[in-house]
Amino acid sequence: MYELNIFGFVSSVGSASRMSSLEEPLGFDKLPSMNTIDRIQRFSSGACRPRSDDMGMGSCRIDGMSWSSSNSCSDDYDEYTKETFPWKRQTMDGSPRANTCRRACNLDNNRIPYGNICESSYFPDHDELESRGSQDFLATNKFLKGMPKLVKIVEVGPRDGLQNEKNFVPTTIKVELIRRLVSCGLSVVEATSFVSPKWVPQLSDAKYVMEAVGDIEGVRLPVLIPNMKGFEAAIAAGAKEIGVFASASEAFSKANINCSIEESLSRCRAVVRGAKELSIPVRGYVSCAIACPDEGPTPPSKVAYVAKELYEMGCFEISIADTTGVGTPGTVVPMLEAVMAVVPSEKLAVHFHDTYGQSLPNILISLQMGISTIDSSVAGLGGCPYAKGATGNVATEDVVYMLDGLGVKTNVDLSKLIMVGDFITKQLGRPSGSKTAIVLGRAMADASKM
Ligand SMILES: CC(C)(COP(=O)([O-])OP(=O)([O-])OC[C@H]1O[C@@H](n2cnc3c(N)ncnc32)[C@H](O)[C@@H]1OP(=O)([O-])[O-])[C@@H](O)C(=O)NCCC(=O)NCCSC(=O)C[C@@](C)(O)CC(=O)[O-]
Repeated sequence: MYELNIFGFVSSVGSASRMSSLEEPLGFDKLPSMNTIDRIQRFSSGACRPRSDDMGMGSCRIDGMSWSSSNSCSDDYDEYTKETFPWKRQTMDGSPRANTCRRACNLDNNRIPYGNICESSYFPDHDELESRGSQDFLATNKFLKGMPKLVKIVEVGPRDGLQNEKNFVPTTIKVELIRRLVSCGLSVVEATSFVSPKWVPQLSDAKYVMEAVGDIEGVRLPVLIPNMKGFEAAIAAGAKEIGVFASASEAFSKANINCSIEESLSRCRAVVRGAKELSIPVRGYVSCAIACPDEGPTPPSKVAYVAKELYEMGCFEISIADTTGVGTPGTVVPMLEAVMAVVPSEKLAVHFHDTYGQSLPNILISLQMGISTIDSSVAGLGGCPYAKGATGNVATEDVVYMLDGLGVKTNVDLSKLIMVGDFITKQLGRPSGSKTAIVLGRAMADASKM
């Protein structure tokens, strides 16, 4: 069955009601009876990566039954994994953590807890993944060849995540959120924006936020600005890096910043000139890279044009944003191909909103195309006040979980990140938008009671 979606495009409906048959192979029916170790082992991406002693991709034993993240136990599948994941047959890894996992996976009815499950040792460790040959895996696997080994995550929660919140979030909470995000190992945290307080009242305390985070070292805290007025205010408040934004859609440009695309590009040019004089790095965003709420699909050539303009005026990195979150790999690939023809992939970032749950496949395909910078927001917070119906950004926890599972480095501590998501969602009085945080957060809470 199909109906017109919020952006006027045709989409299928009704699949949610047919979920139960899809849930079964994943074993969600067993979840309430599983203990914490089972759940952590079952749902942490590192634990379910292929292991040398696995019989199939990510096999684990639970309640005397084996299960597989592949949803298949067939011989055909085993043959496939042998060919596709040759390193899974390597010599058994004897590291203490691997042994812990194996024991926890094979305990059957005789389980005991191993230490504090809230320790990050229960989450994938990149050194361990590397020692298992995951880097070789990325380099040689026919589907993953060309994937970056290290991904930079640009956390946009304090800015994009909060800008659409109706109730004012106290400045102290915003500052605490930034501090906690930094403590997770994130190297870039977009802190706030210096825009008109009439347009985005939530971030009207930008000056105070920046003053309060001025002592944080070893991390980049860029701020978003739309014009010279914002630039001057940001510099006065101590900003050391900025972001400018333009849209690939005329209608969205008008709605978001009250000017045409060309006018916005000339405002960006003025800001970049001012920033160069102060040696301030400038990032550029291109909004509505897939579609506009009013205009519908955006031609890839238009996205490429705006990206090229931002790059040529001196932006060190261009973040390509699916503002409405309607993209799928089917639309993202041609759009990125057009952009990559004019801006080198190493200068690009992708910024997906998760309106249709397509962010992770879109990120995966972007990585496969050679992009290694991903924007995301803790707990999947976010949305643009001027893109009605669009939901939050892809959740940082889900991105880190996927990358951990692939053996791609992020240097982000997933367990700490889940706790930060818990902190901010409690402040906002809403559940997390991250599936990873919901599952692992619940397991961590259970474990802390043990
Ligand atoms: C661009 C404007 C200012 C034009 O707004 P305007 O009303 O056309 O501009 P104006 O020059 O007439 O100014 C109106 C008032 O705002 C003041 N003003 C003017 N500029 C500033 C400033 N920088 N900081 C503080 N105040 C400012 C200015 O002084 C004046 O105050 P008044 O005299 O009426 O008291 C406005 O449209 C605006 O602030 N828009 C920002 C909207 C916004 O923040 N949207 C969300 C961010 S973009 C986004 O989310 C997309 C992205 C990046 O995340 C990627 C994606 O997902 O697509």
